[in-house]
Amino acid sequence: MTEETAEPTGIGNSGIVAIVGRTNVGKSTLVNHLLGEKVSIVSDTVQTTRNLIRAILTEPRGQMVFLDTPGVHKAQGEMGKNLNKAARAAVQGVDAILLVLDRSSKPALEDDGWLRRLAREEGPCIIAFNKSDRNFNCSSAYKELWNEIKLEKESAVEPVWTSVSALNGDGMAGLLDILFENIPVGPPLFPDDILTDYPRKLNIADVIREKLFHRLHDELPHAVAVWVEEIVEGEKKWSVEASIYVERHSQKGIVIGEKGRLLKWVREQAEKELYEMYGVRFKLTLWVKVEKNWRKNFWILKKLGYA
Ligand SMILES: Nc1nc2c(ncn2[C@@H]2O[C@H](COP(=O)(O)OP(=O)(O)OP(=O)(O)O)[C@@H](O)[C@H]2O)c(=O)[nH]1
Repeated sequence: MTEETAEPTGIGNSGIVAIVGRTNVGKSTLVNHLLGEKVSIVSDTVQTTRNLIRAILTEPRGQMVFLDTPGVHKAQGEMGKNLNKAARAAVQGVDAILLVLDRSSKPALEDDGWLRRLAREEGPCIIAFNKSDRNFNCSSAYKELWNEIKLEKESAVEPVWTSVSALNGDGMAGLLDILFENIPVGPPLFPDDILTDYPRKLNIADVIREKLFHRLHDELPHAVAVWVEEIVEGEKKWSVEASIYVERHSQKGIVIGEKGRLLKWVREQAEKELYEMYGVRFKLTLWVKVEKNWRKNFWILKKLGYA
């Protein structure tokens, strides 16, 4: 076949979808489920996702680029404000917005804020009630709230509503169909074999941070940041040096744990997961460093990608 007669290939529906919503509603779990792989970190701690993550799903019918945004949360200090700004900015210029709501809990102020934002949108909006596997169902309270906002804002937009469980997969295939129907026809934006353009250093740091979050309780996770200093890619093993920042000496002791047990657990779990992700063995060296008030330090926030 000559170039002139070749059928155009790779044209399907292609577009960018911003996944937004209050913290802890399950946005990252949803992206990971749609992609079938772990792209975004998940935990019970609010604002686990600290950077904007692009996850790319390529199928014969097209390509969807998801922006997994940090959950909008009552701003907590400099970092919280930056995360909220990043989430709100993410919806500009996208092809569709997917608002995730937690069906099992009543509408909160942040949900009200997102519904108001959607009422101003002209493009396609999809609302997914997540956690449909739970018994408690508050979907009618959200719909009532939407109807009030719609009247007040004189909005003409009517979102597509659907229910899913990102945890057990219920309704997820239907959600994907809705999303593909709502993005424009066009060529793929990324090569078809990549899953994320998220930098490797940030991804490795996120895996370490996720393991730490599993073991730290209360407010401490917010005081912890991980930065990968160096990756040496050997043939059989990748050696990674990473710093774990805390704000106080007492927190350093907690992160290290009795006889170094907590840090050892984090290292072993992260090495295991990174092996599964990259198909190569990892040797992690973790340094816990006290950096007073790093959450207010612009340069550190910038280095971590939060500013
Ligand atoms: N029962 C149930 N739990 C879920 C579901 N989806 C997510 N979760 C849980 O909800 C918690 C928060 O999930 P995440 O995916 O981290 O939430 P997020 O919205 O990305 O949170 P942020 O990163 O803080 O914005 C985790 O404990 C998940 O396992 C679901 O469909 N059903």
